[in-house]
Amino acid sequence: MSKRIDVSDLNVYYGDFLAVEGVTMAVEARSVTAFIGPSGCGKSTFIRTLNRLHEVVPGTRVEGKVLLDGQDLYGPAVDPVVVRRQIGMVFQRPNPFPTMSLRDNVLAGIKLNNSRMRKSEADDVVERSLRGANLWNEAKDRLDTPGSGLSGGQQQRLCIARAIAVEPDVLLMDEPCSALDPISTLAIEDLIAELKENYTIVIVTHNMQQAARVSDRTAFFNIAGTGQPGKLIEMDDTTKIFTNPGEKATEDYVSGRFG
Ligand SMILES: Nc1ncnc2c1ncn2[C@@H]1O[C@H](COP(=O)(O)OP(=O)(O)OP(=O)(O)O)[C@@H](O)[C@H]1O
Repeated sequence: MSKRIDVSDLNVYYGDFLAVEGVTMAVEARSVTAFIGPSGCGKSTFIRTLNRLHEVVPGTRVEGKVLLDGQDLYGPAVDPVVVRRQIGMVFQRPNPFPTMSLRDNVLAGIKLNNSRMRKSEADDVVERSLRGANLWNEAKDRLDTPGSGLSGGQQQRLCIARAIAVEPDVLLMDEPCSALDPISTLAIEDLIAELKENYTIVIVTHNMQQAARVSDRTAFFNIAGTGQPGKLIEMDDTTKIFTNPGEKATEDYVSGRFG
């Protein structure tokens, strides 16, 4: 079940340092939204606030609101672990559990969530998730071999399979292709296009072509200087951002004049 995200006036702090200031945006369900912007503008920090993953760093806090289909993710009764189940994340470096089998990697999130399931049910989840991540054909004959035995691109697809196994509403991807070769990158991009039918996807990327290829909407973040907070400069349809952005800073960035 794909859901929308509405962020209003979000500030993110590391201790006293205001890293991201005043972000308001809507992320539509069943769409791909790309976050772009120069290094240090707060893309990773901000994307982590969408599933409260920033909270694993002590001293972080947010002001403002993040709603998932209207539900306040920062409400007093909300368990961040449940939020992370609803909103999954894939990271820059593929991070499968290296000694765990492919099968157990896919099931890891489900086991963490304490769901008990029959073997046949687990087999179904493994197959559905690996098919969903376009890894089934390569993985089906080696489900009991360790995750570390896969190539980098396969490991990243395994991580995507692990993320979708718990049937999240949203999938966050923080530079998911930056450690991958061009062929594996294209495989992940194709996969993102397929996953969009069922999930809301947010992807941080430094690769302009990738943002243009995979996303429906693009959000450009910028930073005025070291020690300043990152800000959302503009968000619009990807074609508009890349052909006729509203702000000069966006145009300079997407045309490679800085950043
Ligand atoms: N754990 C942390 N503690 C303190 N400050 C941090 C921490 N992580 C990031 N920051 C700071 O927050 C700001 C935003 O960093 P962030 O990594 O979110 O930017 P980014 O746009 O994702 O950069 P990049 O494109 O280089 O990955 C930077 O000034 C960074 O130094």
